[in-house]
Amino acid sequence: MLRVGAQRLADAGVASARHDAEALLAHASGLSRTQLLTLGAGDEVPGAAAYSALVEERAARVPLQHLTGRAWFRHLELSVGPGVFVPRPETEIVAGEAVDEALRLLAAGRAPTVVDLGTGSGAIAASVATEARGARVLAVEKDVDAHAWAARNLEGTGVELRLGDLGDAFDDLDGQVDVVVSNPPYIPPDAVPVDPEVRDHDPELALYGGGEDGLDALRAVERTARRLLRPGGLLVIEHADSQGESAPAALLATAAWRDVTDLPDLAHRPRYVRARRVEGSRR
Ligand SMILES: C[S@@+](CC[C@H](N)C(=O)[O-])C[C@H]1O[C@@H](n2cnc3c(N)ncnc32)[C@H](O)[C@@H]1O
Repeated sequence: MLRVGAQRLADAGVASARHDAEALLAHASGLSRTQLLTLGAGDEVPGAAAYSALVEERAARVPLQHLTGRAWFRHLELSVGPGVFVPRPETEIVAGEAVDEALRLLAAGRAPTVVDLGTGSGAIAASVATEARGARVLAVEKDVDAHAWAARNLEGTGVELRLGDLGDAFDDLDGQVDVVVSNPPYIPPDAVPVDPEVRDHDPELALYGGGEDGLDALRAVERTARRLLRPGGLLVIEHADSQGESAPAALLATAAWRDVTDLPDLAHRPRYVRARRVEGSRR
């Protein structure tokens, strides 16, 4: 059963065919993946018909996470589905920067304020709130559908979620924020993703950053962070692996930032820029 499903997915061009077949069978049967692997040849598996239907949907390149309704991010299991960006492993390291800074400030005796701009499923905000307890965490999302997913995932975390545009968000917090973190849309207009899972299922507002270089959203994040952060406050922004020079350059175009550093993901590709707010500069 697993072998047939995995072959069907491999034939449809799914790179992680065996993994996805196991995840779908676990989802359809209600059994754990360990239980599935220890089943004998003659053992009956519950949910066989549902599994076949899910394999067909996955073969049509519906994202695995939309079929199971779940995505894992750092220590969290999040609810996801149509209308929200599926959180990616490379963003875990970006969230980790915000968590580490919040923990550092907590250890120094301050309760930090952390803001997540364009929160999507709420992955980054939920990570900071659950891993750095005592921090005040706020998040904003413009898309109504994504906001609803975030509301679901952030329930009980204490995160203050708002519906709105990251460009003018949190004007009640100007100069009072310790960390601004964001994984904004950043794909340039001429770089339409090849994978149908991304191209056809992630919301457009989550993908395309605007401007010829795809960095308009990042520049909006930079302007908001400039307004929100206290002197010395930390800014962390994810970008595409092709933007390892242009993303830091967008920060260096103003006098507002020091210690501008571009950093790689676990696959050693340029992935995010980190900087600290300079004292006094409004530009
Ligand atoms: C690449 S997704 C990242 C979502 C989530 N932070 C994550 O890392 O999984 C970008 C998110 O920013 C939201 N977004 C795009 N433009 C926005 C804007 N102007 N104001 C607020 N949110 C915006 C999108 O709807 C989407 O949820």
